[in-house]
Amino acid sequence: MAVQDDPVSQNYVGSVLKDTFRKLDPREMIHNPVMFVVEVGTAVVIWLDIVAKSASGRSYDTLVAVILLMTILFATFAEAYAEARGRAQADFLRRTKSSTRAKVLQPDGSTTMVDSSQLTRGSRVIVEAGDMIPGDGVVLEGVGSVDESAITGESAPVVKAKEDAVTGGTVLLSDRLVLEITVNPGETFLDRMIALVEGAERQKTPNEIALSALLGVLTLIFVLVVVTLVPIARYFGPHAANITTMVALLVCLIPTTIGALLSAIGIAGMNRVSLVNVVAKSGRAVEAAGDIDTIILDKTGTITIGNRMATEFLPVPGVSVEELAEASLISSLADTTPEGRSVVELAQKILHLDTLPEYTGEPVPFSAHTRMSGIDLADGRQVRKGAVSAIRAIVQDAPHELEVNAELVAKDGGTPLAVEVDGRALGIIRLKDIVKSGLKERFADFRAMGIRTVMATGDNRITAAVIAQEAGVDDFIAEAKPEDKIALIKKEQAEGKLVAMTGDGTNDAPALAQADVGLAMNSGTMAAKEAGNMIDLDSNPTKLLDVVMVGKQLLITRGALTTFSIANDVAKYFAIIPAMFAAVPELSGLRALNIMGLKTPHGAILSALIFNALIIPALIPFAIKGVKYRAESADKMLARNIFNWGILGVIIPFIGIWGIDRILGLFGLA
Ligand SMILES: Nc1ncnc2c1ncn2[C@@H]1O[C@H](COP(=O)(O)OP(=O)(O)OP(=O)(O)O)[C@@H](O)[C@H]1O
Ligand SMILES: [K+]
Ligand SMILES: [Mg+2]
Repeated sequence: MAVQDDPVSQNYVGSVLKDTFRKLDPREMIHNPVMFVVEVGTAVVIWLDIVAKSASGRSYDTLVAVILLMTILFATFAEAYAEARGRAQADFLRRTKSSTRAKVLQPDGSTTMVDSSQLTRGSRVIVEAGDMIPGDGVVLEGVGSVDESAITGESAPVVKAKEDAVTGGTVLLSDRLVLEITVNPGETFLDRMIALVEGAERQKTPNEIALSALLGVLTLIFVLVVVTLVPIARYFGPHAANITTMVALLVCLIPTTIGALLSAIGIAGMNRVSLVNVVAKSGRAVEAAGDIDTIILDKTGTITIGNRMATEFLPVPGVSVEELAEASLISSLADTTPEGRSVVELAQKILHLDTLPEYTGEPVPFSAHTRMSGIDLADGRQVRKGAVSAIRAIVQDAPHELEVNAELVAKDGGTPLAVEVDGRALGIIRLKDIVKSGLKERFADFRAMGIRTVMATGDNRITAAVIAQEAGVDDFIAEAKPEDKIALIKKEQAEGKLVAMTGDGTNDAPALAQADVGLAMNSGTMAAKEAGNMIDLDSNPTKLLDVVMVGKQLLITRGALTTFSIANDVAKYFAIIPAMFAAVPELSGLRALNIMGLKTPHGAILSALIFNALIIPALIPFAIKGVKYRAESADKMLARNIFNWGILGVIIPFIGIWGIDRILGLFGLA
C-alpha cells in the first residue's frame, strides 16, 4: 500500500486551517506550557499596549502583537498539519475497506445472506473463490489462497488453512473456507487500526511528558528572570521597561521553537511508521523502538526466506530413497506448513506420483513444542518427521549414519528433518535454508548503533551456528522452545535493556507481550496481533529493522530540534539585551554586546522576534520528515547532532536577525 507522496491534498487545507485556529483555545494550549506563556504574553500586549492605549496607536506595539500571534499560529499549524497527514493516511486505509454480502452458515447447515456489517463475534460464514472475506476471523475448515493486496499491497497470494487468521476486505482466490468471525461490528482490526492512525487515541509519550516538563521549568525560570528585570529597567527609565518589550524578550528567551514543534514531531513519528506499513498501537511503542538495545529475531522467515524447501532424501543404510520418500510423504500429508508441502512435492517427484495416495488416519500437527509432525494411520502405523533430536528421543538405537547425514545438512546451513516409522529411523530430509540478501549490511548498521542482534531458533545448534555466521547476527540460541524465547527476553530486560522482537504464531504471543517492542505479523494469529504493540501489514519480519530506524529518527529529531531551539535563544539574548538598554548611559558597556550592529532598540527586538517566529515554519519539514541520520553509536550520534544543530543553532540566528534588521531598515522600521 503506497500512500501518495503528499497526503495532505486540497481536501485537507480547510481542516488544517480550521484546526490551526481551533487550537488557539487556551484550554487546549495549556497542555503546551511554552506556547501557553506566549499566548498569555500576546494577550497582555494586545490589552495593555494596544487596546488600553489605543489613542497612541504605536506601530511598534501593533507589530509585536502581530508577530506574537503569528508565532502561536505557526505552532498550532505545525500540529494541525501533522495530524492532517495522519488523517490522510487513515482515509487512504478506509478507502480500501468496503461493505460486502456475507453467506452466514446456520446451525442446520443452510446459508443465509446478510450484510457484512451485521456479522458479530462467533458468526460462521462461508467464503468461496472470488468472494471478499466479510470480516476478521479465523479459518475453521478448508485451505485456500487469499489475495491480501488490499491490506498489504503485496500481490503474492497467501495460503490460509485451519486456525489461520484472515482479514476483512481481502479476497479468497481459490477453494472454499469456513470462517468464524472474531470481532463485533466497528471493532474489526481495520477499524481499530484506522482509529489509531487517525490519532484519536494519541497520548503524550513518557519522554514527551518529561521534555514538556523540562521546557515548562525552563520557561518558568525565564518568566522570573524577565519579571525581576522590570524594576531594574524601570530604574533606568520607563522607556526600557515597556511591557511589549518585556514580553518580546520573554518569548525570545523561552524555547518556543521546540515548544511549537514537539507535538508535531511525535505525530510525524507515528506517521512515518505507518508509511512503512506498520501500525503502531501507541506513540510509546515507536519511542521505545528508538531506544532498543537488543533485537531478537527468529531464524525461519526472518533471517532465512520463509518457505524452506525439501531438496534431498538421505536414507540410513538398509533403507532405499523410495522407502524414505514414501514415509516422508505419508508423514506430511496433513502438514500444511511450507515445509510439509515441499516434502510432499519432492516425494511425488521421486516416486513418480501424479496424484496423492489416499491414507486414512489421525493427523498429528506440527508444534514448536514437540518439534515434529506426522500421522497415526488407521492400519496402526505411526509415522513422524521432525527435528533430529526430537525424533532421536522416540526411536530405538538410531543408526550412526542418521547423525552423520544430519550434520552434513546442518553444516551446510540447511535444516535436517529426521523421519521414523514405529520407532525405526529411516533417514534425513534436507530442507534448504536461504539467508535473505542484504541482511548482513543491516546487522552491521545495528552493531554500529550499539544494538545487539540475537537469533532465537527452534532448529539444531549446528544449523543455527552456520546461519548466524552467514547472516552476521551477534549471538544465537538454538533448540529454543517458545518459553526459552521469553526467558531470553526477560534476561535481557533484567540487565536493564530494551528488547524488540517479531513473531507471528500463537506461540509467540507471550514473548511479543513481554518484549518492549513486539512487532506482530498481520498474517499471524489474532493472539499474536493482540499481544504485540505494532503490526506489520506486509507481514515482513525484517520490517522490525525499519521500525527501529524510525524510532531512532524520532528521538534524534526531537533531540536535534531541542538543541537547536535552546542554542537559538542565546543569539536572541545578544540581540535584545544591548538594544533594550542602548539609551541608558550608565549601561554603555552593554553596547559591546551589540555585535550584530543593530541600529535601533525597536528594530533589534522586532528582528529577533520575527526570526523567532519564522524559524518555526522553517523547521516544520525537519519535524515531519525527521532529520537525516546515519547508523552510528548513540554517543557519536549525540556528539554529531549537538555539534551540527547546536553550533548551527547559535550561528544561524545571528545571520538571520542581522539580515531581518537590514530589511526592516529599508522600511524605516529599524
Ligand atoms: N512442519 C514440520 N514438521 C515437522 N518438523 C518441523 C516442521 N517444521 C519445523 N520442524 C522442525 O522443528 C524445529 C523447530 O521448529 P520451530 O518453528 O520452533 O523453529 P524453526 O522453524 O527452525 O526456526 P524459528 O524458531 O526461527 O522459526 C525445526 O527446526 C525443524 O527441525
Ligand atoms: K524562543
Ligand atoms: Mg518456525
